[in-house]
Amino acid sequence: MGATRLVLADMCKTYRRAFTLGPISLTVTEGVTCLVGPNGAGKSTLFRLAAGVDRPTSGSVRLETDDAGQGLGYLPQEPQLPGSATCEEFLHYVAWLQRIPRQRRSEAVELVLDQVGLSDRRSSRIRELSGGMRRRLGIGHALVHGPALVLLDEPTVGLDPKQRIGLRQTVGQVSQNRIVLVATHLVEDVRGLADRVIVLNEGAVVYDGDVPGLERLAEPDAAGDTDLERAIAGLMGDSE
Ligand SMILES: Nc1ncnc2c1ncn2[C@@H]1O[C@H](COP(=O)(O)OP(=O)(O)OP(=O)(O)O)[C@@H](O)[C@H]1O
Repeated sequence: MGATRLVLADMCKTYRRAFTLGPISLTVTEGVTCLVGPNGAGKSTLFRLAAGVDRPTSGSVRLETDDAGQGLGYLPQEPQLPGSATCEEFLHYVAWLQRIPRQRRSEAVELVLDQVGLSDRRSSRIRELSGGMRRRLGIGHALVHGPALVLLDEPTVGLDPKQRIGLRQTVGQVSQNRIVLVATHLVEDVRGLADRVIVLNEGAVVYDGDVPGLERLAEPDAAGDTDLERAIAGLMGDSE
């Protein structure tokens, strides 16, 4: 897979003058970028724009990739998975939905089962899986067609600490050679996952950089358990 970039150029999205996201100009490259911000900051709006299901009011959003037809993968916050299907059956069905030719479907399913660490659970019914495995299968669902851009909405919510660690490892592995955008409220996800962090507050980008750079913004005597938490809370201003 070649170099992929998501390019936002002077992009604005306004909802009936009540809320404006932007203007934002930035380029997201391969790896994991975490999108952090309080409720209403504009994370879902940015996801919709990145996915192309919504259009900016002004400026542009472009996915540039060398690979034709790679498209998009999306893990919603509450993925609906058919409990009585096995992992393998479900992924085969997704591969069919994604119009992967019949002769390539088994190979695509094998690859994804391996990527999300479910090869040995291929014959398990989905309702028998743990919450963490189900979430990994949800990521698998987003990956079957080999998308250049993957959007994960709160992927670790509701998981126990061990499951969260497993899921972060999976996300890290699948982010090679593609852009993974993760919307999250969880500071631990940012530390464990992010190559890059974009903090949004009231529709504006208030930080864009790496985790150590964000930690350095922490006010030593501010409330919070870690520098990362103090830094993010500090960027939220009075809105929290
Ligand atoms: N279709 C819409 N029409 C009008 N306003 C909208 C629409 N979608 C979102 N908004 C408003 O835009 C703002 C940003 O919403 P958005 O859902 O992007 O925030 P968020 O950061 O994803 O929040 P959360 O963490 O709660 O999901 C909110 O004030 C919301 O009410």
